[in-house]
Amino acid sequence: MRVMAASVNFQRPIRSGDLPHPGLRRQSGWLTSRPQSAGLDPGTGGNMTGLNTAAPGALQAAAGAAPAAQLDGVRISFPASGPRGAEFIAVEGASLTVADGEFVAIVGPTGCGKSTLLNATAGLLVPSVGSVSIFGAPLKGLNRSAGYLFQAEALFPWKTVIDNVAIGLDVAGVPTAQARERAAAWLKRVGLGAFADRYPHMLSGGQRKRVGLAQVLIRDPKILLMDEPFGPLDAQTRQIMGNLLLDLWTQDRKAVLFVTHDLDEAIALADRVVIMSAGPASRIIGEWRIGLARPRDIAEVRLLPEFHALHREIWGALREEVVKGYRQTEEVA
Ligand SMILES: Nc1ncnc2c1ncn2[C@@H]1O[C@H](COP(=O)(O)OP(=O)(O)OP(=O)(O)O)[C@@H](O)[C@H]1O
Repeated sequence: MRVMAASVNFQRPIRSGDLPHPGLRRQSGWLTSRPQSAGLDPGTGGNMTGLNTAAPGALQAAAGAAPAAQLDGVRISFPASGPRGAEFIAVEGASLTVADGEFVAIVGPTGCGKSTLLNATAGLLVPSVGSVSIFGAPLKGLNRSAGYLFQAEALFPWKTVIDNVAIGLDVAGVPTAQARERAAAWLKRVGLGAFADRYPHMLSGGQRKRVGLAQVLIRDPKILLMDEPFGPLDAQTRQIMGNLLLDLWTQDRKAVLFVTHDLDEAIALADRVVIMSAGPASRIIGEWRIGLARPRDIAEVRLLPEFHALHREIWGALREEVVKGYRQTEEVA
């Protein structure tokens, strides 16, 4: 994997001697207020070089802790569809590490294998070559440490909002009263305290996404796997959901692997952005550390010159792959 060289010093290989990122401190309170100007992290001295403080991966490496997820030289292939068709290699030689508490976004052209990598991390797909480890242990079967949030909703239409959130605890054998109490608390955390007794069809798309988040997070997964979770939402609701996600993440500090085709969203949310080449046999072709100050406001952070510089640089590496990806889709169609 190529770690991109830094022309504006936004990114460089993470070194174990790096200092902690001040933005990684835990925040107190819920739905924390954000600075009016989401500039560089004040703890970095507010200059360009300040962006190079450590990602959690560096801290973890220094401490010798196992990463939350580690993919090493992974190949994922699918069987041929016709009798004479060749096996289709979706992802080849992909290596990726997500440190505990780190927010990593994967961006790439359509059909390049982003979901495939996420599914391998979830244990839903098994690599034919390479390995997947979760907190240092080889992944066998489903990744029980992970919570998975898909683009499609996974709410039961016949259950109330609170029952939808409580269901993961019910299944785990938590007594009903306790499960409902915790579900009510989670609904408050996602700003839906007053909606407990509604049914999913009585909510907006954004509200249903909030329920989905609560449904996953109530089980306290150590790793959050998110596959274009806000894809179907309008731009404003996406921003609100992005901010909610960051607020929740700041509180509980899960490892997050977030798949998106939206580079803006990836930069606004993540500690690190990883990009993939167009498929087939897609590879990870670069990664950027995102040292923008936290807490971040998804809308405001996009106005920063530092954001634009990062965007320009990453897009410069991604553009050609995106064009290739679309061309391939057209050829198949
Ligand atoms: N079950 C399957 N059988 C055969 N091919 C598959 C299967 N699942 C995915 N693929 C192929 O693997 C490649 C990667 O798919 P994947 O869904 O991971 O891409 P993606 O980057 O997430 O796409 P998008 O951004 O469009 O959601 C695609 O070419 C897809 O057609």
